[in-house]
Amino acid sequence: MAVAELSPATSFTSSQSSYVAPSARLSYHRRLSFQHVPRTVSTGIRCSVTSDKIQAPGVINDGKTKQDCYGVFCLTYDLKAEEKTKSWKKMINVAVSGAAGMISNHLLFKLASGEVFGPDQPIALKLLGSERSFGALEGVAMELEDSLFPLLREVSIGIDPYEVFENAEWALLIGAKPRGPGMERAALLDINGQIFVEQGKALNAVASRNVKVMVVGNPCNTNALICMKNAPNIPAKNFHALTRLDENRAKCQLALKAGVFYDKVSNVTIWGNHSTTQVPDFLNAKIHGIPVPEVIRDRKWLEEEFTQVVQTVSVI
Ligand SMILES: NC(=O)C1=CN([C@@H]2O[C@H](COP(=O)(O)OP(=O)(O)OC[C@H]3O[C@@H](n4cnc5c(N)ncnc54)[C@H](O)[C@@H]3O)[C@@H](O)[C@H]2O)C=CC1
Ligand SMILES: O=C([O-])CC(=O)C(=O)O
Repeated sequence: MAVAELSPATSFTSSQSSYVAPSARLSYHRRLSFQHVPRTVSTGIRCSVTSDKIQAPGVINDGKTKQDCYGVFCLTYDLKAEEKTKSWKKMINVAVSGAAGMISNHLLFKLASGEVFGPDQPIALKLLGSERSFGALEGVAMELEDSLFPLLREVSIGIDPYEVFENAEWALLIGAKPRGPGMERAALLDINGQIFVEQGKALNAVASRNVKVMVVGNPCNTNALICMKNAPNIPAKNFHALTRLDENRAKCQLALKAGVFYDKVSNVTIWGNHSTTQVPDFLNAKIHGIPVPEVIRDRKWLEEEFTQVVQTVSVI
């Protein structure tokens, strides 16, 4: 197996590379894809270099051991470099589930670039995948390695939430099955609810006591509640569901109807669940600072079509 764990005394000089040749990477990938990964066994990847490729100890080594890291991220960041960038904050641990999926494919690179937590916030990414997506997850870790983001200090990957969520200060829970054609989000409850029972328990057991949890996997409000109920040691106020999508959709519909750009629409609230039972609030919404019912005089459209479109848009 093309996995090597660096001993604490082993490190690289900055001019040495931990990359395997593309052909070696591909065959490694293939082996991983066909390899059976038992759920109960740790699948954290330690390093992408084979032991015979490890070079002599480099100049930088603070004596720390890093477990379950990926590739170049097995090597310890030189803390002396912080002296040059004193404004950088203390590193935070950010766990992301569904890390090999569509949403993460965009989000992870925003996280690593500093767009989410700020240009002075170093981060460690702890990526949770499913057994099925594990080969793709390794590909994601390779892409992150290739990108050399200055703020990205550690990457680890795995399929066991009890390992991946350890000491997580943020948990962005995206991993779940998405809707198929014609499906409502509620139909995913049976399939996805169980994921959030398990992940809530794992967060409760191993994450930072003040971990902030953002649930994206649908039905996200219900899943956030399930997760929260299974994590009694974490403050309830730390659990959130991502429903900004509905607010944005409501703003777009009001903007289109009024013939204005969406930046002129404000004060939009969505009541209820991220589902067809939600109530997009046009009564308190404003366009150019004026209450929407005074700008859009078509009450029937507001009460019927607008609400229905926001509730069901993208159900195909
Ligand atoms: N709240 C919101 O505004 C939105 C929510 N969603 C929801 O987000 C979820 C993810 O969407 P996509 O990234 O497009 O789907 P995707 O299918 O591309 O990716 C989901 C990934 O999660 C993985 N996964 C499944 N079960 C897992 C588990 N137990 N632990 C860790 N990983 C697991 C899958 O293997 C897959 O790689 C879906 O539930 C979707 O409905 C999507 C868009 C907006
Ligand atoms: O359901 C999904 O996959 C994404 C979502 O939340 C929506 O489109 O409303």
